[in-house]
Formats: sequence, C-alpha cells, structure tokens
Amino acid sequence: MEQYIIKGGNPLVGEVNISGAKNAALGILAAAVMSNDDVLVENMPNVNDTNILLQAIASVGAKVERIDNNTVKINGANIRSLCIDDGFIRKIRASYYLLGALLGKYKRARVALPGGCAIGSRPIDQHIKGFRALGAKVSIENGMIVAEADQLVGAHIYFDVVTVGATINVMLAASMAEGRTVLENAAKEPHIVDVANFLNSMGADIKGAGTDVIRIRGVKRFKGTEYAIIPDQIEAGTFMCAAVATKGDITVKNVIPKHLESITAKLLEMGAQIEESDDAVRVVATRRCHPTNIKTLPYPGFPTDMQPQILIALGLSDGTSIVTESIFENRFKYVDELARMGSNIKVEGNTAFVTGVSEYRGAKVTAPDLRAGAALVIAGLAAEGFTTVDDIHYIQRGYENFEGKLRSLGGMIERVNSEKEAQKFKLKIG
Ligand SMILES: CC(=O)N[C@H]1[C@@H](OP(=O)(O)OP(=O)(O)OC[C@H]2O[C@@H](n3ccc(=O)[nH]c3=O)[C@H](O)[C@@H]2O)O[C@H](CO)[C@@H](O)[C@@H]1O
Ligand SMILES: C=C(OP(=O)(O)O)C(=O)O
Repeated sequence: MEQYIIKGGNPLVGEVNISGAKNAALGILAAAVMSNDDVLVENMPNVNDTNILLQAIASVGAKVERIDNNTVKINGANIRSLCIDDGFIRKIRASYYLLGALLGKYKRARVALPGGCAIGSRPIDQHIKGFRALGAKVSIENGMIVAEADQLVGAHIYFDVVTVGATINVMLAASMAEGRTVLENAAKEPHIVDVANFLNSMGADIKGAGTDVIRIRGVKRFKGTEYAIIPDQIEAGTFMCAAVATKGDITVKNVIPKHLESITAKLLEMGAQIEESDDAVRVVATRRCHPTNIKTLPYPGFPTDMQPQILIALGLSDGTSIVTESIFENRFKYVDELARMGSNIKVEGNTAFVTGVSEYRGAKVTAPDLRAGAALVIAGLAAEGFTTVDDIHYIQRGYENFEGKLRSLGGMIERVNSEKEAQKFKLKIG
C-alpha cells in the first residue's frame, strides 16, 4: 500500500499552480455526455475521481479522448447503455451526476448508489425529490438508483436543505425537461456556477446560478463546446493553510481570489499576511498564528472541505479555538490521528475545542478521508521529525500531484510503496 513519508519542520516557500476544481469537473464531465457533439474540457484535474468518472462514461459508449494531462474530449452520441455500475463508480460521490445527466437526455438511467468520503450519513433524498418533481419515477433496487420518466416536465422545487449535489443533479435533468424549472434554496458554490456556465455554453438556458434561486428553461438538445474548468478553491485553500501551519510563504497561482474570501478572512484573523492580485494569493506567516473560531457553512460561508486543513494550523496557535462542523456529522475522525502527533483537541458532538501546542511531533497516522488526509500531510510537514501517512489513496482522489507540488515548495515528502523505499528516503534526507 502506498504511503507518504514526510520529514517536517521546514517552512514551505514558493509558488504553486492550482489545478482545476475537482467538484466542478465531476459535474461538468457528467454533463458533457448530454451533447451528441464533441465537447472539449480543459483545466480538468487529473485525479482519481475524474479518471473513474471518465472510465464510467467510456464504459457506456461515450467517446473519451485524452488530449493531454488536463484536457479531454467527450462525445456522447453513441451511448449504448444507461446502466452505470462497477466497483469504482460505487466509491465516488459524483457518480450520481450521471443519473441527472442521463435522465435529462434519455429520460431513464440506472446508476449505483454513490460513495464518497465517509464524513456523515449523506442522504440523497433531495436529489430524488427533485427528479420526482420533474415527473420521474425513482426507486432504489439492489444498490442502484433507478429513474425513468415518459416525459420530464419543469417544476418549482424548494430544497429542504442547501445541497450542492442535488442542486447540480436536478439542474442537469431540468436543463432538458419540457418548460420551466425553478430551484429554490439552491446551493451557491462556485462549482454550481461553473456547471451552469458549462451547460449554457452547450445551449442550455440557466439563469441565477450563484444565487439561491436558479431558473431553467429546458431545451431539446445540446451542441458541442470548449470549456475550461475554474480553479480548485479547496486545493488553493489547502496550500494557504500549509503556509500558515509551516510558517511559510506560499503564492497560490491560477486562482479566483473571490472564491477564497472566507478562507482568506480566517487566515487574516489568525495573523497571516495576505496579498491578492488578479489570479494569485500570497500567504505569509512569520510566527505562531492566533486562535479563531470557525463554523462551516454553505458558500459563501467557510467550506466544510477546508475544516481539517485550517484546524491543523489552529492546532499550532497560541490559544484556544472553537471549530464547529455544521454540514457533516462525522468529519472530526482525523482528530484521533492528530493526537498521535501531540495535538490538544477535544471533540464534543459537532464542535472541536482546539488548544494550540507549540509543535507537532512526527508519528504514523492514517488518512480517514480526502481532506483529512491532506490535512495530516500538512501536519507532518509542520512537525518535528518523520511522519508516515497511510491510506493516501483518499488524497489521490482529489489532489493532482500533491507530493510534487509540496516538494516544489521545499516540502520533504515522498510517496513510497514499501518499507525498503521508506528507509531509503529516510537515509537520503537524514
Ligand atoms: C462531489 C462533490 O461536489 N462533493 C461535495 C459536495 O458533496 P454533496 O453534494 O454530497 O454535499 P451536499 O451539499 O449535498 O450536502 C450538504 C448537506 O445536505 C445534506 N443532504 C444532501 C443531499 C440530500 O439529498 N439530502 C441531504 O440531507 C447532507 O447530508 C449534508 O448535511 O458538497 C459538499 C458540501 O460542500 C462537499 O463537502 C463535497 O466535497
Ligand atoms: C467530501 C469530498 O468529496 P466527495 O463529496 O466526493 O466525497 C471532498 O471533496 O472533500
């Protein structure tokens, strides 16, 4: 099993290019099959989740052509099966976008129930409610979500909770329904806007994405398009927190600073210096950071996908912070792992009381999920001594060339496959 070996204690310094947003890419790649013409998607993050989705798209007959590392051409003209199920697709969350896309285009689909990070119960009732409101019959049969409709008809849908997945999924299906759909209490994340912009570039008629009311007029068919995915807000935020945790100086490049505002605001409160330009943000941290309180919220609030990474920095602050996780009920599992590194954190329900320690000490830890895994890597880079992070396949789901980017900032990190390789790395860097 692959693991990361890290020798910590060095500030991370330099510039890093941020990849395309995983959570936008997943919606966009699924949506691409709705056109029968060529769709070129640029700035696609080359990560396990996008690769699994592309394999699934290809397995039902869509043409998938890799142009280069971050560009793919998709043509959905010859889709021959509307049933998507394999061991891999069951592991990712965004498999459910194929349901919305295929239901919209062909009025029926069967897709395995989604997986994704085990961070809470993650129901899909709002997706089902939305599809049903459009006139589909939806059932769960042997681990598959089955949706079919004689005709999809636009509807007025009020989501009971603010949900990214259901907003995108119902938007996909409604974009090819008859007539008008209004989505109320819609999620406003940048990737919702990106998926809507992508659909519009194929000929959809979607207005209001980025606000909590999205209005969609269904169209009969989509044309081809060329589209570049937005930069990844969460990857950028992860490197920004790494700068603070390691008392470094990192410029994240190819970003949209507006998307990072909730993260920037918290890092400023923690005492970091921040410089913004049109498409870059520099984070400089010269001394131990200050504590602050954080509550995760839907956009434009502080993202739940950034909670573990900022908590790693707060765990080294000069006081006590309160971090409240309001989106997923089980997103503090990594705190037990961090305790092995000498942290002082107490979790009660959805709240973590984080008392800063002067340093982390290297230890052997296991990544429980994607963002917590990345957070433990940052802890390792900030820690004294060697850290081993196991189960790094979680991290590879969503970070492109994570260790390469960290190395370019001076991080001493190696991906190894055996104890022998681990020892070799340790001997090399001493
Ligand atoms: C692939 C992808 O884009 N994943 C992101 C997406 O996940 P995902 O789309 O699964 O998350 P949602 O925004 O849907 O979930 C938000 C909240 O709504 C609840 N809920 C959701 C759907 C539903 O039908 N019923 C329901 O009750 C969830 O349990 C959760 O408490 O948004 C999350 C919140 O920003 C991020 O952490 C994930 O990285
Ligand atoms: C939770 C995440 O992803 P997913 O919804 O795909 O599990 C994430 O990206 O942090």
